[in-house]
Amino acid sequence: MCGFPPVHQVLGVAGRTTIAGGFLFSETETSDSSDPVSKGSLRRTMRQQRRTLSPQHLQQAALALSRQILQLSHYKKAQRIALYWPMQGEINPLPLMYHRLSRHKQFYLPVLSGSFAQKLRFAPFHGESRMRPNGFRIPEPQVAADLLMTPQDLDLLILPLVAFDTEGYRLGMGGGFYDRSLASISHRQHWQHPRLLGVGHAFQQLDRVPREPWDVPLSIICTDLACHRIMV
Ligand SMILES: Nc1nc2c(c(=O)[nH]1)N(C=O)[C@@H](CNc1ccc(C(=O)N[C@@H](CCC(=O)O)C(=O)O)cc1)CN2
Ligand SMILES: Nc1ncnc2c1ncn2[C@@H]1O[C@H](COP(=O)(O)OP(=O)(O)OP(=O)(O)O)[C@@H](O)[C@H]1O
Repeated sequence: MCGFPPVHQVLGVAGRTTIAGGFLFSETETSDSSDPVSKGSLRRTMRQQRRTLSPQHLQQAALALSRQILQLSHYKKAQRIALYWPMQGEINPLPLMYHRLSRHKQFYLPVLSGSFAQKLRFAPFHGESRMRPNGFRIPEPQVAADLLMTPQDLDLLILPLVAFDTEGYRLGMGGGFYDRSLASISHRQHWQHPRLLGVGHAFQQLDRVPREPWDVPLSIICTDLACHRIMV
């Protein structure tokens, strides 16, 4: 496993939750749709808040998130599902892999190494995968190039959120990786593959996230408290 904590440690066990979130933002930070300074400061504030969550809170939130997602028909139907390796207080989606409903599903993690034009590819991932750090020091599976999937190959793509709103707009880490990777399929009508499920802590919900022309809206958002289907 190349010095990374084993998956069961990343997963952790249920603990007592001590923080519920609830964070205030000024009008200018939430309503300005194009000012990059505003978007940047919003991202910093939300990331900072996320980093303060205790390990116990993160464990509890991870299990609560799994319970929400396991009820979704899109999850039950999906065979090929992309997760992500959580970092810096991101809500942890990995416990999903160990539920009995997931027994016949194939999971993937995003990889930057070996991807093209700053677009994500997705590598098969299981508890025994050999891992290596990417340029952001996020562990990714080390697999042959011919095993890498594009987003279109997947049924469900679970994305980490820095912030989100109930219309399906999201703020990510700011690399544009997910938006670039989805750009070529976002214009399609009757878009079925992959479904986009954004996940985050409940406190990451804002009234309105700044929007950009390239943003690809999510179809569902789940937090530790609830799932929201986005109406289009
Ligand atoms: N867990 C996880 N994996 C993911 C993403 C993510 O948001 N979360 N990504 C979603 O796109 C992609 C990676 N995108 C990323 C973009 C920026 C940074 C980041 O930490 N930037 C630091 C600078 C780090 C450095 O240069 O060393 C920063 O902005 O402070 C990390 C990942 C693919 N994998
Ligand atoms: N479809 C695209 N084509 C070209 N560049 C893009 C595209 N989507 C995003 N980008 C670039 O990525 C940069 C970051 O985009 P944005 O601020 O929306 O990131 P983000 O959605 O928070 O990050 P991520 O998608 O990695 O979670 C933008 O400045 C833009 O230049």
